[in-house]
Amino acid sequence: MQQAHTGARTGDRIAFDPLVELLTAILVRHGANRHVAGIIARNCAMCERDGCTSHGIFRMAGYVSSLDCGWVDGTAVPVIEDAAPAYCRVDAKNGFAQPALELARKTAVEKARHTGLAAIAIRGSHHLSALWPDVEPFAGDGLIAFSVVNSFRCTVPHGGDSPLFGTNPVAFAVPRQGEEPLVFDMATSAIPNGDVQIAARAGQQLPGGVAVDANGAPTTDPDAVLNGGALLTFGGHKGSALSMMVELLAAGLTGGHFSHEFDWSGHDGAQTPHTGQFVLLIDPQHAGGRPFGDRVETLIKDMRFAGVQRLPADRRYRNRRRAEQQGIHIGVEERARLDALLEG
Ligand SMILES: NC(=O)C1=CN([C@@H]2O[C@H](COP(=O)(O)OP(=O)(O)OC[C@H]3O[C@@H](n4cnc5c(N)ncnc54)[C@H](OP(=O)(O)O)[C@@H]3O)[C@@H](O)[C@H]2O)C=CC1
Ligand SMILES: O=C(O)C1=NCCCC1
Repeated sequence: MQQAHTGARTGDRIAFDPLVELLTAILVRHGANRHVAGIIARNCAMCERDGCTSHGIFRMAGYVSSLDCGWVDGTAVPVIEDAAPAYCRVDAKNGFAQPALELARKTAVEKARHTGLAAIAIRGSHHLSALWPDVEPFAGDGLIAFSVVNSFRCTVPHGGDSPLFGTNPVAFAVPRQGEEPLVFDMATSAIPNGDVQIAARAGQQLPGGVAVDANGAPTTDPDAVLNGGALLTFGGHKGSALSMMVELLAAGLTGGHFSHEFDWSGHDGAQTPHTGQFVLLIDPQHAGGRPFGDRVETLIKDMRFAGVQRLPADRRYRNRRRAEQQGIHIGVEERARLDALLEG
């Protein structure tokens, strides 16, 4: 049945649109409406296409189990509160963050173009994905975009002895002249929790210096991290300060839960963090002085001159181009997991 649905061979390459269709069908099968399912499926397929495996189809099981146990509402209708000339508040109504952001996108872009700045503050939302899909399109529209989202308690603040913060990513995107936007997107923990799960599944060790076990001792064993251990922030106190900033903006400011505040108990299978997300947009047209676009290109040229070969997002764009030509590779086991989710 799935073969007919996607037109793809098992354990082979699949084109982007049929993959989105397959992922949409899975999410609809597990209670999301078509609108929500389509947004999450597209986001998930984009991650897989760009080689962000920790947040691609690997996450489908988490979306599905969170829907199945009633933890996240796949039919939620987010509400936008047009709060101020440069501010959009969005109540995601216990739904996924991405449909809430989609709802606010047009209003926020208009506000940013009009006032030079706009903030989107989403609360009551669930985000299980990478952040770059949220910011990259704004840069495609000529805006600078910054976003943060907090997650779930699994990272020890620097100087502390127990987990409190999430893995709390920060993403930043700027438009470029005649090129894809310049984007970075990174966890403020030394590695994302997704990488720990993938290492555990593959029977691989973690790098040193990124995690502690349940006793607070350094460990490279992913199972020890997932069973009572925790991650460290990157760069000691510096990553910890950024992670704290993420908690304050994504949850403190929006009205969402801090990573340590919500409780999954009573919802076996829940995997989506119930927190908040903050997005800041800047229209560089309002900046005056030398055109920002020229300054971006100057900096990149000077970085190249200084020997830099790889910019953030280069790897993703390379993967994207390859996937556009050759399709997206899905391994046999991964495909079997998707087929099971479609049937189960
Ligand atoms: N929703 C959530 O709560 C969470 C989501 N995440 C997601 O996990 C994903 C992975 O995070 P993380 O592992 O920290 O990201 P990485 O450390 O892999 O990469 C961070 C950034 O640095 C760039 N980069 C990596 N290596 C180089 C290099 N050698 N030279 C120049 N640039 C480089 C990457 O570009 P490129 O992409 O091209 O490699 C990327 O923009 C992110 O997308 C993040 O949003 C993480 C934590 C929580
Ligand atoms: O990889 C991570 O870390 C996370 N990703 C999705 C949300 C929870 C944390």
